[in-house]
Amino acid sequence: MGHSAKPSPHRAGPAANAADAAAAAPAVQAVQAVQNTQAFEQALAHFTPRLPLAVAFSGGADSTALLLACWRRWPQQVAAIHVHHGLQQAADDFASFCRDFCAQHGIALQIEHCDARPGSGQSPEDAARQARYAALARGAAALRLQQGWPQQPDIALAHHADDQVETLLLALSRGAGLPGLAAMPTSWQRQGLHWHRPLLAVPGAQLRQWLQAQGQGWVDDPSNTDVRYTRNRIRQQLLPVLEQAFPGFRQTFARSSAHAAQAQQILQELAEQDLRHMGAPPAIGALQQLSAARQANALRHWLWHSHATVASAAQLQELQRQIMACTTRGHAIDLRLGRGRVQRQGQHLLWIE
Ligand SMILES: Nc1ncnc2c1ncn2[C@@H]1O[C@H](COP(=O)(O)OP(=O)(O)OP(=O)(O)O)[C@@H](O)[C@H]1O
Repeated sequence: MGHSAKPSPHRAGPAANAADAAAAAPAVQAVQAVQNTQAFEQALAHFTPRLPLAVAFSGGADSTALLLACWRRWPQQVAAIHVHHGLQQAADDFASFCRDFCAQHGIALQIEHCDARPGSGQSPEDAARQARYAALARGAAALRLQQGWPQQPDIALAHHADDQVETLLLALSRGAGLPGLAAMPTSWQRQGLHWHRPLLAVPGAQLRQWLQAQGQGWVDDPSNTDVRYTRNRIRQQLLPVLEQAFPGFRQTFARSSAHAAQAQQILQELAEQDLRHMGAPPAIGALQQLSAARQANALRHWLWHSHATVASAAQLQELQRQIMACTTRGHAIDLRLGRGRVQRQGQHLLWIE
């Protein structure tokens, strides 16, 4: 959640969100409310994290719904972490909403401050995301100490189906490969922490309806409607049109992402196998034995997993051209790539930062 503008509190009650409730007749609304509750509750029923659990709580509708539902399901074993994006004054208002909500329900809350200023060449969104994830990890460690838990809590984020579609469309607009088309994973582990996104199949409007049905308010972030951000343009301008053309697009797009994620998993396993066979750094002769697509897959994997760098499509193509042309002892390879260079050293490739 960007905190650049003054947040607006969303009052509780079924009539609070006029946009979501639209102009539907009361009977239709009642049927929708039942269906919507089912969709959300189904997602929750399938959610089986290790306990204790910490919910990443921004104060927005989605994470308020997730926190409330998780706390009801596992009372005493659920806490919240709020990341205070210290730079904007509005951040205080989000934090105080979170404080009040947690005090009211007796939920332990850890507030972590973070500095989300972008480094050089980094987008503000990226900087905010990275700082937030690092702050959430610190929050989990702090909660463990504070609560005397035997292990760090798992962390749940409230990204939902609309967020997933936006991520997929952004990836398509950048010409991303399978890792991008796979969009956001439902769960992953990093540095001993288990992360979850249990709501990826639940449309955002349904989450808000569930929350309203509970009589629970939340805080709206006005920067979410700022159409200078691509994500907001997708949400406001593109999704309504998609809804008309393909009413089931959230489910079908999510299915495509799941297929892409599965295919990407296989590619990753293949690259690991190939690199085990070739040695590290990879042997040029062994690379030459692979098909062009398999060679590109192995190179991408080597560059990212060993050197945390990504080659552009043009750089990778040039590297592959040089590898295939490397047929004599004296043939040199030297190419700027990602944040460094790739050179030939004897029979192998060499990465230099
Ligand atoms: N400041 C924050 N503190 C803790 N968690 C956050 C914060 N901002 C975002 N998150 C987590 O990341 C998820 C996705 O963030 P995003 O910015 O897309 O949503 P949001 O606009 O904050 O709204 P919401 O809380 O309704 O999801 C949130 O649902 C929440 O779980």
